[in-house]
Amino acid sequence: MSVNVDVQEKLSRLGIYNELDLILHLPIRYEDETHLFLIGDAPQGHTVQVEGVIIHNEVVIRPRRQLICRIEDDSGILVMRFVNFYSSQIKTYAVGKRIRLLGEIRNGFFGAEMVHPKCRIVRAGESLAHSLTPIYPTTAGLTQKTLAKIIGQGLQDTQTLQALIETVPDKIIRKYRLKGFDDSVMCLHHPSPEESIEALQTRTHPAWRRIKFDELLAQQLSMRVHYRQRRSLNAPVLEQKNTLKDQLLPQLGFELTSAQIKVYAEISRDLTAAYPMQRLLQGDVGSGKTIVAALAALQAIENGFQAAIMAPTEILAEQHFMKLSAWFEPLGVHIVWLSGGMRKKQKQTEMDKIASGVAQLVVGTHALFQSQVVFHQLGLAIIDEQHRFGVHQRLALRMKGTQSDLMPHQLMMSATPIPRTLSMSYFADLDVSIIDQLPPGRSPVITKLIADRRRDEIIARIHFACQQDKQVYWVCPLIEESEALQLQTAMETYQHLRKTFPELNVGLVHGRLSPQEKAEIMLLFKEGKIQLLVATTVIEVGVDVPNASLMVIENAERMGLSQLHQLRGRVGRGPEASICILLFQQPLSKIARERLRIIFEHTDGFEIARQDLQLRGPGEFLGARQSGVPMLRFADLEQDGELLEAAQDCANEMLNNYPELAQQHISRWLGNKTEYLRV
Ligand SMILES: Nc1ncnc2c1ncn2[C@@H]1O[C@H](COP(=O)(O)OP(=O)(O)OP(=O)(O)O)[C@@H](O)[C@H]1O
Repeated sequence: MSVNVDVQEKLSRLGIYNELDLILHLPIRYEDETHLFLIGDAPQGHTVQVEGVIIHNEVVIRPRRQLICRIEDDSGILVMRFVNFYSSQIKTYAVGKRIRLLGEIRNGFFGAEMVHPKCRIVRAGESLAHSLTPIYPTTAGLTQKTLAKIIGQGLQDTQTLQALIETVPDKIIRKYRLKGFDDSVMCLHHPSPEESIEALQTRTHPAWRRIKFDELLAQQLSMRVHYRQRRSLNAPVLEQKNTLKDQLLPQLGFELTSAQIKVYAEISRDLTAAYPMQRLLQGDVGSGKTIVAALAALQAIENGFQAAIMAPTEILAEQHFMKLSAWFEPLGVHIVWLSGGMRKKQKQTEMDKIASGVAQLVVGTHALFQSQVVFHQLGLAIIDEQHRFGVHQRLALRMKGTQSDLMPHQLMMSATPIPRTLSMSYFADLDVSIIDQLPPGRSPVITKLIADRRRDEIIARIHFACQQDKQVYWVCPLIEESEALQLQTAMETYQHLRKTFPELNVGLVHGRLSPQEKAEIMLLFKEGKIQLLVATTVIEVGVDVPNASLMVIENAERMGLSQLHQLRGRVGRGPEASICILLFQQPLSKIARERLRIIFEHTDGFEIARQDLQLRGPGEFLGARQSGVPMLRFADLEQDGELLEAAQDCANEMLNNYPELAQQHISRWLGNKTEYLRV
C-alpha cells in the first residue's frame, strides 16, 4: 500500500496491514443518494436525503456561534445548523437557493433539524444523482473520504486484483449458487445504482451472501484443521474397565438419566483413543454434569492415571471436592484439594502427593495450573465453566501431562448452554455432548417479577417458607463498579434480615470470606442449620442445596440473562416446588425490561441462551475463547444459520478434495491470525 506512515498507523488500528485487508474492509452501510424524502415524511433517527428552498438564514452568537437556516418544501420545514460558522460564508446559503441535505433528522431545540448535514446547492433543472455511497468503519483522524480513496486505489491495483482469485471450487459455487468472489467485492465497494439498497443495507444481497459464506468457510476450515491436527498428538489410552464405576453407581441413590448415560458413553469412548479428547459437555443448570465428570475421572484413575478438576471459584471447587470425596472415598480413591488460599506448608504437602502420584484426583481452582504444580501422570483434565478460564490457562493445564510425553484428555463443562449456531462456529474444533434432560422429579421453578417497593410482601413470604422448614437464598445486587459497595449492601441486608427474623438462623456468604469460612457457611446451609442465606453473586455457579426452594434476587434488572438463569438454577433442585422472586427497581431500561421478560417466560437454558445471543451478540458466551478463535466480522449467526451449515459441509469437502484451495482460503481470510491453530 503506497500510503505514508501516519496513515499506515491509522489503517493498522482498523486491522488493515496489507492490500487484501484493505479490500476486505467492507462498508458498514450505504448512503442512499437516489431517494428524496419529503421533509414532512422523513423518518427521524435515520440518515435521509431531503431537498427544499432556503427561506431564512442567520448566524447567531449565543449560546454558540452557529448558522441557522430554515429549509422548506411542500410538506414542511426543517432547520439546518452548522456550529462554529463564519458570517462571511453565509452568502453560500442565501435565501431563495435550493439546497439538498443528507443527514439524520432529530428533534432539537428548533424543532426537526439536521446538524452538520452533507449538503450542496442544487442548480436549476438538475436531476437526482444516482449513486449509493459506501460508508466504511473508520478511526479518529481518518476521514471517510481519505479511506474511500485509499480503498478505491487498492481496487485498481493489478496486484490486488490478482489476489482476488477464486478459492472456492466451481462445484461448490454452483451447488450453493454463489456470486463470484471478485464481483462480490467490487459490488460491495462500488454498488451500481440499480442494486437494491435494502438488500445491501440488510446484508442479504448476493454479494454479501458470498462474503459471509467465505468468512464462515474460513472459520470452519481453520477449526477443522485444528481438529484434525489433534489426531497426530499422543494421549493415554484409558480403557473402559468399569470396576470403580460399577462400585460407585449403586451408592448414588439415584439412577442416571438416559441423557447422562448417552454423554458418558461418548466421553468414555473418546478416552480409549490414543489422541487427546477435547470435548465440551453442556447441560442446563442442575442437569447433573458432576456425576458424568466423576465417571470420566474414574476411567482415568482405574487405568493408573491421575485426573484433575478445575473450577473457577473456591465455592464451586470446594463443593466438587465435598461431593466427589463422598463418592470416591468409599472406593479407596485418594482425593486432594488445592487452592490459592491454602497455607504454604499444607499446599506443599498436597503438591508432593500430586507429584508422587499418591493423589489420584485433584480438585481445585486456578492454583492447579501454576508452574510449581507437577503431576505424576495426568490423564484427564476436567475444566468446569470453561468460558471463565483463558485459553492460556486451559493450555497450561493440558501441558501438565507432558512429563510422560502424553497429553491429557480434556473435558470442558459449561452450564451456560451455548446456542447451536454458536457451538457450530466458534466451538467447531471441539466435540460437543449435551445433557438435554433434567433428573426426574424436579418441578419447574416459578418466577415472579416484583417491583422493589413491594418488598414487605416478600418478607412475609420468607417467614412463611421458613416456618415450613424450607430454606431461602437472598441474593444481593451485583455492583460492578465496587466490590466494597456490594459487600456493604450485603452486610446491611444481612443485619436487616436478622433483625426482622430474630427467630431464624440467618447466614451471610460473600467473596471476601476465606475459603474455609465460605465452606463452613455453605455446609451449615446444606445441613439446614442456616435457614436464610444472604449471598452475593458468589453462589452463581454450581452451588447445590436441594432443600432450598425460595430465592430472592435483588436488583435483578442489573444482571445479565445467563447470570439470572444460573442464580435461579440454585433452587428447584429438589422435589419441592420452588419460587424465584426477581426484585427490580423502576424505571427499567429497554434492555432490562427485555431480559426480565425472557427470564420470566422461559426456564429452558438453551432458549434463554438463544435469546441472549440475539440481545447481546456472541461475546458473553465466548469469554476468553475470543482471544484465540477467528472472530466473525460479517456473518451473523442468527441470520446466517443456513450459510453456516453450507460452510460446514464445504469445509469437509474442501479439506478432503481441494486441500490447496482450502489453504489459500484460510490464509486469505485469516492470514497470520491463526496462532490458535498451532496450539
Ligand atoms: N440422574 C439423577 N437423578 C437424580 N438426581 C441427580 C441425577 N443426577 C444428578 N443428580 C443430582 O442433581 C443435582 C444437580 O447435579 P449437579 O450438581 O451435577 O448439576 P450440574 O449439572 O453441575 O448443575 P449446575 O451447573 O447448576 O452446577 C445434584 O444434587 C445431583 O446429585
